Amino acid sequence: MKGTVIEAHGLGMRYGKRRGWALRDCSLRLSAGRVCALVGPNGAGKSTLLALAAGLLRPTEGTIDAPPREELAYVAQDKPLYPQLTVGETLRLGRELNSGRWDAPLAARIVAEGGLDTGARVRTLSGGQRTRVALALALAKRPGLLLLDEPMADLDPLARHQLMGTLMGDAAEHGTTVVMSSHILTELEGACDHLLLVDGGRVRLAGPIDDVVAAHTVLTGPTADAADLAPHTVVESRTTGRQLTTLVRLQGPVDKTLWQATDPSLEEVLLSHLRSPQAPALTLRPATAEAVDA
Ligand SMILES: Nc1ncnc2c1ncn2[C@@H]1O[C@H](COP(=O)(O)OP(=O)(O)OP(=O)(O)O)[C@@H](O)[C@H]1O
Repeated sequence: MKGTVIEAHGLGMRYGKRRGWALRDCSLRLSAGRVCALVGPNGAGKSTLLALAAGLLRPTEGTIDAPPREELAYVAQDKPLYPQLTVGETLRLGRELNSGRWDAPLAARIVAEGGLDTGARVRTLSGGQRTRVALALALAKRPGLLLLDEPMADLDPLARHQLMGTLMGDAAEHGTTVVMSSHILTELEGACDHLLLVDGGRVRLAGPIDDVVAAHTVLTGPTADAADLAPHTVVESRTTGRQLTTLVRLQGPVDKTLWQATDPSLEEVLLSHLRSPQAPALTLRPATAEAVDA
């Protein structure tokens, strides 16, 4: 896995024989140092994928290779901590469980920046304050891979901005690979360089964010000329009167006399794919940016 931190082939997970697939046919590769946004609607399979990468779940089928437990940190959606411990005791436990790699000044800084009293018991903290303690534990472990399941969901905007800054600065400085799920696209857009869109347990889009967005074009033109789009991969089309607006992956030149082409935003690309579950998936490999429409 040289240079590759997570690699999955045909990964599938079902939580019981009578249940449907939470994740299916999932193949992906994430290179070292990438900061990956994991997006998708509720129930898409994001938490399942993160728990599989963390080694907390065993796949029903396929394989996933990720670093061993001591080299990764996983902050689950519910941020489990020991409620009866104080913040100081929690950090001490972190140091004892991670001897040799624990960054005590970093943990202390993250906690202090939130104005937390180290003598306060975890059970008396607010949801956002617990998140801060959980992130302090995860970062101070100095993991090679950081798996974060909706880490910022219960933080106020200022705390979110400040902790994202700490997180991203620290990850860049240490070359940490990060996979972060979130429903807040604006939060991810500035911070992440890689995208994984999961929907219905399947990977819909994967690759460097800039390349994934650049692979798409918005075309606006006369509805009557829709047949002209046949060679291209149409993700979503909408008609307003006689005008058609469509998000496509171009497979060659377009007739510029008929179609006006503009660049979509990341949000437009994601929303179009979510509204069109039948649209072909796209995986872009970073080295070649070679498109593989599936
Ligand atoms: N412990 C479990 N037992 C049974 N089914 C589960 C379990 N955890 C998840 N599932 C099911 O697996 C599917 C994927 O759930 P998952 O939690 O991975 O989605 P998600 O993308 O993280 O959703 P959200 O954005 O709401 O957190 C859902 O259909 C869910 O009901």
